[in-house]
Amino acid sequence: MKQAMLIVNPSSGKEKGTEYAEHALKTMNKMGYETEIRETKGEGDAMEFAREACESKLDFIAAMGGDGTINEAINGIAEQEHRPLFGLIPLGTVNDFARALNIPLDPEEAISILEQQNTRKTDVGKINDRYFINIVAVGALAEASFSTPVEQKTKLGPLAYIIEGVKKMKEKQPFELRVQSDNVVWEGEALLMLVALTNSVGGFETIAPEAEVNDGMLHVMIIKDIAMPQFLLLLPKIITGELGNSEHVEYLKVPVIEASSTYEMIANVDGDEGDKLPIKVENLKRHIEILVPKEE
Ligand SMILES: Nc1ncnc2c1ncn2[C@@H]1O[C@H](COP(=O)(O)OP(=O)(O)OP(=O)(O)O)[C@@H](O)[C@H]1O
Repeated sequence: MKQAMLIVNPSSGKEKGTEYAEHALKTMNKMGYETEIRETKGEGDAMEFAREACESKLDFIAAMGGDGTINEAINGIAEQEHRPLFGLIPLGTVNDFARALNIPLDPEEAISILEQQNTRKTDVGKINDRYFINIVAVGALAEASFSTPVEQKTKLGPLAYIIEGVKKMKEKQPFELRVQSDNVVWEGEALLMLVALTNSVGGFETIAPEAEVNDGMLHVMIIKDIAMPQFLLLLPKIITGELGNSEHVEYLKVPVIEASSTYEMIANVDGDEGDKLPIKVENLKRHIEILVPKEE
């Protein structure tokens, strides 16, 4: 019999993880997997469980939780030689990765997608020695989301990050930035750098509309140091998908970048605090096979 692990963060989303987990477990059994269920208790558990599942050469890993849990599971899988088929059931507030893969945000519907057994090889990002699935952001707007209160995130969802960020950006904080990729170098004062792997960032599916989950590319957008009114005028372009076309934005589509600054900048990696600059960011093309909905 095929072997699987179901990783569940019981605290994710609206705390209904355990209820949905029973449904997922039944579905996975129906799909022919003998399934072990593992509940996380805190940080690092989802990564550890996923790593164990790879080492035991299981056939399938499903993770149920918010982007934090999914990200941890991917981190556990990405560096392994044996990388099982992966499935995700979103329970978070933003669920960027599920959005990018067209996985329904309703957990029951996401569980039924697993049953379609339709797979897609998907890119995984690497920043220094950890992995990410969505975005690396550098700048005051990006650092602001570290301090977004959890209650606010739960109430407002994706909007919370933007609101917190814009509040902070009233005190404009440009930084000196150097970005290099092969023979391209960009150097200057920037307000924000976004390195997107997929098209869904902070709940908006239009930041990098061109980005595909399997294109092997980083979509790098550097917002230059501009006056606050100009910056505010850029925000609607996030919604309309035109951010990359603005004269105030440098848009690079490359597989690898190295970024450094003379300022002390901390990268925001999939919404959480990551490494300080300098960073090397790369796209590992079609690195993990994931269950996704059938295209209509
Ligand atoms: N049993 C648990 N109780 C409390 N916290 C937990 C538990 N298991 C894991 N965690 C913590 O949950 C965090 C990940 O949460 P996750 O992002 O999956 O959900 P969320 O916060 O509801 O979603 P989102 O990030 O979309 O808002 C990790 O930091 C981890 O430490």
